[in-house]
Amino acid sequence: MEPAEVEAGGGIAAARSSPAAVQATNDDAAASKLSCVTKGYMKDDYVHHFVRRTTKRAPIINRGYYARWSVLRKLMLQFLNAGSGSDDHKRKQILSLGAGFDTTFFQLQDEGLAPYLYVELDFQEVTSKKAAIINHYNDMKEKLGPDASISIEKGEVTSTNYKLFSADIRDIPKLDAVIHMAEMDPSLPTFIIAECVLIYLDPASTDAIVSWASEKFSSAIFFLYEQIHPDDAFGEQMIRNLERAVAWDMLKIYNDFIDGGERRRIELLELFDEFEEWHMMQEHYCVAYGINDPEGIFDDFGFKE
Ligand SMILES: C[S@@+](CC[C@H](N)C(=O)[O-])C[C@H]1O[C@@H](n2cnc3c(N)ncnc32)[C@H](O)[C@@H]1O
Repeated sequence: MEPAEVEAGGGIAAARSSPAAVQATNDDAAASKLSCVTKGYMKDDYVHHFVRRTTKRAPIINRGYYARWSVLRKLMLQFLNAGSGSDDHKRKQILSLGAGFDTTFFQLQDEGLAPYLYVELDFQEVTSKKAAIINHYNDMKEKLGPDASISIEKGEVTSTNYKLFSADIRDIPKLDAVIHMAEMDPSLPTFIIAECVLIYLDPASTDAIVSWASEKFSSAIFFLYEQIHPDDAFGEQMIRNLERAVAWDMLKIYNDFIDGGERRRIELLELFDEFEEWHMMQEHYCVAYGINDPEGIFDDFGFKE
């Protein structure tokens, strides 16, 4: 989430207390991703379906979004490729909490990299809109295969490899029930994504979600991308929680983890000279991950300089 996204919802504090404002941050995320795609930062053949009015973001915002997209993709591909066989991604699953209008599943499907199961959860207002859009556009619908069923009213999509359900992720019994309904297998390696979501929850809910995930999935990676506000209650709790995990700020990730060749390519797309602002902004976002790995399949996973 970059500043424009926060502003769209009237700020994080406002968004925390208003579901409509939280959901508005999702519209803004999709618009920012489309701005990057249009400029050639990254490829996403589906995000334009989710944006009504194309907006151009400032170069610094585009670069921030690119970095966010790129780090998630790189770590997700590490997860999908982990293990010994070439088909290892097929025996894995992904769970996206507060997935919004993210289109990663459809991209992975195009690339032949989709896992055995990809499950997305969000508020019903969001999943209903997403279900309607998937239902409307054939290029998305056909990726689901012949057994797909879509309910716009319930905000549900069920297909062999992709499932979308509505859930308030703060409601742990519901969360548990919904992953059961989605037929997730808790014994399979699982990548759990919380991208710009936990900041809208209170620290107790975040704690409960992280504990639930760690108990539920024996072999799992919990990926988190978030704004760092070290001084508020959420920030303090998050920093405490992260003591047992790996966390890098986005400036370090951009400089030391994102592929050098790609970095050089995107830096030529739009030039800017607000380097101080860029550095400050990137230092206020982080990626953290925690790993459950009893079988040692994720030995090679993670940040490497
Ligand atoms: C800023 S958007 C991010 C969307 C997506 N993860 C991405 O990065 O593009 C935050 C999303 O979290 C969802 N969300 C926030 N609180 C939630 C909750 N308690 N339960 C389910 N979804 C929630 C919002 O509806 C919204 O779609």
